[in-house]
Amino acid sequence: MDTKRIAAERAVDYIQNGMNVGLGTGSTAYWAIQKLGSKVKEGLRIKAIATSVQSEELARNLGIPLVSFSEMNEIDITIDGADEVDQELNLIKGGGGALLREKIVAAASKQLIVIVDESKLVKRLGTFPLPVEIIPFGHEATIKKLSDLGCVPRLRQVDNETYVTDNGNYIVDCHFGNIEAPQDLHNQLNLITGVVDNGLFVKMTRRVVVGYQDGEISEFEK
Ligand SMILES: O=C[C@H](O)[C@H](O)[C@H](O)COP(=O)(O)O
Repeated sequence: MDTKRIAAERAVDYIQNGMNVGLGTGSTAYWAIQKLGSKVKEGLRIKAIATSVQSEELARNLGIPLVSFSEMNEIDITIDGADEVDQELNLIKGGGGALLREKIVAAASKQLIVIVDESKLVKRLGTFPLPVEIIPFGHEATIKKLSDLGCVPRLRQVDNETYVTDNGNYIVDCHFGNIEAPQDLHNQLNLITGVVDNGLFVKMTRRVVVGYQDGEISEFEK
């Protein structure tokens, strides 16, 4: 059973004619963008804004009309994946490195709908290392400040190269273990000079759509 796909396709049912839609990033958001592409071909009229270069290219190839922030007032619904979802619908995001654009788009949206398979549901956030986007200049000093907050930080590498985000920054994956107070940690991280933003999405999610192995789908709302 493609648990990511069933959750993604269910979430697309919330998209209506005339909406401005935020397109998430990752292997789950991929299915939502595919489904939106089919619906656009069938006549659905939407305008979309993407959270990564990767999602933008996918949407363009599928014929989904893309706009920039200057061309729209507000985003009606953003559909995006997550790496962890807790019982308050707080999230860890950024496993694919897109957290900053994802947070900008989510913050500009009336509703954030998160799509996950059941493996992403957790009691408490923090088993998944928290991605933190930092400025390359002086990154060694910024990483030291991150470790002072009690985590084990790792500068993200891909194919033996330092990973660079769509915004030209680095990602540090911070292993905190249990995150007891997501809002406090979020605030502490973003106070560090050199940190651009972090993958904690606190009180931003309206609805989570979960796909299960047995083909069931459940939805949680805030
Ligand atoms: O940076 C990537 C995003 O936050 C993704 O939405 C997140 O990592 C989940 O990705 P996936 O749906 O591939 O598990």
